[in-house]
Amino acid sequence: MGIIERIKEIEAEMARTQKNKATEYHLGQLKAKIAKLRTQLLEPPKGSSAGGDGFEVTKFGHGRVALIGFPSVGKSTLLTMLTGTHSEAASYEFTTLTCIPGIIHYNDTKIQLLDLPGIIEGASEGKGRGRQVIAVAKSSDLVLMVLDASKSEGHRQILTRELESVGLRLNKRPPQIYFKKKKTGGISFNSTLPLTHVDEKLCYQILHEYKIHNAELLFREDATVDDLIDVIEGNRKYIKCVYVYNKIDVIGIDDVDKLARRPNSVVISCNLKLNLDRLLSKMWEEMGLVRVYTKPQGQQPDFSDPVVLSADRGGCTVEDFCNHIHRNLIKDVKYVLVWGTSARHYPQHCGLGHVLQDEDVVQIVKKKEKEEGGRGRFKSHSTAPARISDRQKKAPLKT
Ligand SMILES: Nc1nc2c(ncn2[C@@H]2O[C@H](COP(=O)(O)OP(=O)(O)OP(=O)(O)O)[C@@H](O)[C@H]2O)c(=O)[nH]1
Ligand SMILES: [K+]
Ligand SMILES: [Mg+2]
Repeated sequence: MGIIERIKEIEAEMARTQKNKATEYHLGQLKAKIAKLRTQLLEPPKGSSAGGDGFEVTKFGHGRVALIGFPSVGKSTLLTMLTGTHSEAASYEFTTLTCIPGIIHYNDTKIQLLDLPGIIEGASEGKGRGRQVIAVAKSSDLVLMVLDASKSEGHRQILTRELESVGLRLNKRPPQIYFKKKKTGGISFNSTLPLTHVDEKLCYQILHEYKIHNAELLFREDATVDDLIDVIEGNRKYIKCVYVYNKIDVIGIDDVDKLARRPNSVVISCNLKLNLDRLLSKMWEEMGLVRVYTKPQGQQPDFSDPVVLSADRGGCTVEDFCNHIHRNLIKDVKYVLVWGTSARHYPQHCGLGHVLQDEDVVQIVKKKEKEEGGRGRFKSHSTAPARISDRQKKAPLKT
């Protein structure tokens, strides 16, 4: 029997089993069995090269966003509108057969947007080009799940399930469970709060299913069996997702209103060019990019050329900023001066661990410069960069 058939069989058994206290352990075990099989399914078949069919697009820019959705929801139309790169759009399904990259220029950053073939139910098991599409989704910093506003809400659930079954977790943070395999000593089980979804016996059983007999397990939140399995599997990818309801030109205003109020959702119409600005600003918000401007001593910063940092990709500390400029810079840095929302006062002297925020201005003071600079340095530093005025003065200063 193939892996997919075995998953189906276990799913059928789970569906037959009544959920109650007595069956809880058994159901937990079945969930772990499915998770193990799904992980097996993700391993590339022997002899095949990963990617290699036009899907491997080189990463470019400060972040990557993938368009995921059913066929003909308007993904290609949207790519063309937002990036100017033409991607064939038509009324028939599966118009797009490969991955087509475009670039969005936004807030002086470049964001790579990827158009992809439509996916359907069963994609995660290899239907259509589902597996390749999902692999691209996994490599991105944000998923835009494009939905047809006039179609059933079920599509969103189907797609979420497809993505979840290959280890993607949308708009979730990793479970607060500390888990470490050990060589000896049995299982140590602890929690910092009362647990309502799992108990010690259930956790032992799940670990047993994974043939883990020595480990440290500490629950820092009231997690579920699924959370525990995610932590043990260790290969989950936590990605933000914005739900984009396209084609609102064909539905009534009341329905538009309902969709627009859903969490993490933006309603648009490519045909009428409606709300695309809102989509871009939402995308920007969710990506959490941090633009930092370098101010040479005695000069204004170049506000068109930021260093772009991200908490998810490499971090946002002064140290990350320095490493971004040059690998060897860090050893010469004495401290930095910071203007902007992360600073308590302008300019603030900050060390390497200081966390920068979007639109901060940074001046690096090098070790030898200080020796040469003497008294003069405060005078030149105190000239605040011109652009600080508007947005940053409005932003609340941290105390
Ligand atoms: N009414 C309406 N139609 C739209 C809108 N956006 C796109 N369409 C139409 O929807 C159809 C499908 O658009 P595509 O951009 O090819 O959709 P896709 O998601 O890329 O489709 P596949 O590549 O086949 O998965 C086309 O006929 C578009 O003209 C919109 O905002 N309103
Ligand atoms: K299409
Ligand atoms: Mg398309």
